[in-house]
Amino acid sequence: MGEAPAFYIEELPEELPSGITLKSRSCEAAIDIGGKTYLIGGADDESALSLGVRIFDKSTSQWINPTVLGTKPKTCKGLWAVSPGQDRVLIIRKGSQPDDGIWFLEVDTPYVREQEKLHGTKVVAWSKGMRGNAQKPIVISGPSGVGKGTLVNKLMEEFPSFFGFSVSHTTRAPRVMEKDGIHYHFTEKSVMERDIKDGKFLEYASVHGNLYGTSIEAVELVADEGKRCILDIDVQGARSVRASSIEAMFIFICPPSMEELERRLRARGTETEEQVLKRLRNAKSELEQGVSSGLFDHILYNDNLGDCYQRLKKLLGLDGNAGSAVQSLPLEINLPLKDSVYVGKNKIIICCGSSELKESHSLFALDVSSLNGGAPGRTRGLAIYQVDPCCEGLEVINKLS
Ligand SMILES: Nc1ncnc2c1ncn2[C@@H]1O[C@H](COP(=O)(O)OP(=O)(O)OP(=O)(O)O)[C@@H](O)[C@H]1O
Ligand SMILES: Nc1nc2c(ncn2[C@@H]2O[C@H](COP(=O)(O)O)[C@@H](O)[C@H]2O)c(=O)[nH]1
Repeated sequence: MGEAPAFYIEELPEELPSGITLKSRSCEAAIDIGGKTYLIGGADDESALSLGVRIFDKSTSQWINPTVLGTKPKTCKGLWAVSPGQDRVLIIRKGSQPDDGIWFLEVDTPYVREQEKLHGTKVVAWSKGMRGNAQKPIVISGPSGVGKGTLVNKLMEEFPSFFGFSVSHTTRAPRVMEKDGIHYHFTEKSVMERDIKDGKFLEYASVHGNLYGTSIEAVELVADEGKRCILDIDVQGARSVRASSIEAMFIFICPPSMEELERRLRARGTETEEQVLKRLRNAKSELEQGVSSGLFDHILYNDNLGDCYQRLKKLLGLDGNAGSAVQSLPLEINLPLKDSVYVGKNKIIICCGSSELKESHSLFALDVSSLNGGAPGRTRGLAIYQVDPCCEGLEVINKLS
């Protein structure tokens, strides 16, 4: 068996391959990819709360301060960096919470290249590594007052551990019983417009005179909990989600008649007369688009609420006993200071406790063969498992080397 390569990136080397000298800090990692050295963790600003990124271009001997996109990981006591490919760096944060330990810095993915064209600068983008895959979100649309919220609430009440609601942003004023962060993120127009420009929204639309939008984070947060995400959005928003890279199930809710829609909207008593009339006017074109555009996978008539709810459950495969909780297993890696990392094609083996494989106390394998998603959301599909250092671990290393 050949010696597997070990990467000790805890301490910066005094001299990088390019000949430049760097100040060594225990919370920095340096890694070479495609003629560039990425220095991660060493923010120029000492008070920075998140990990910084600087790049040394070896061909020009120039430092680059890249545009950094995505949610940045918080600073930590130390970090490890390995490169499972030429397009991204995998970072393991020392001493982090179990669900916050593994991050990816994309340096040359299609998303990064597209953003470089938009920004006209070198771009890198963070995403958090998550175990397993997200379930297909459910997009529910329909005219105002048709009963979308009522149906979604019933579903969430009956299956609280199975579904999670994507909390939208809106510039409209809260209704009496509505709470910020639960029903909506109530937002200033200027703030929302800036966030849209910064690419934080999966979709957005002007609906009945206000701005509404689904942030990428809102959908990712639900998936992080191991739940299936439900989006209650208008038809324009549904169209945008359909055009995105996200695969979802699209359901349109229809009223039994325009008269009944008006009765429900008025009976709800949440809108002024002027707003009711505006919503009813918009309902006509929404119904036309919803029923005839082929945008939706399923159309449900909400005549009798109980019957419609049963049909919705059937569509979602919930008419049996499917509503059990989805367990998201805790990740229990907390690396001690002097670990070693063995990098194979699709697996990264991390020995905790000792750099000597045979003496190590705990051995983890990260399987990166099925990664999906990525910046500016999450990188999903990461598999993490503990292996027995005496037998299975050695077998894995054998295959790698
Ligand atoms: N099948 C039904 N029969 C009678 N009333 C209903 C039915 N479904 C919902 N309602 C009532 O209609 C009103 C509007 O429902 P709901 O607020 O769920 O609509 P919505 O589609 O979410 O509207 P919006 O898009 O404006 O948020 C509520 O008062 C609700 O109780
Ligand atoms: N495109 C989006 N539409 C959204 C979003 N959140 C809600 N909505 C839709 O707006 C109307 C009005 O909602 P209301 O709470 O003011 O009655 C309704 O049709 C919702 O489905 C969103 O994030 N994006």
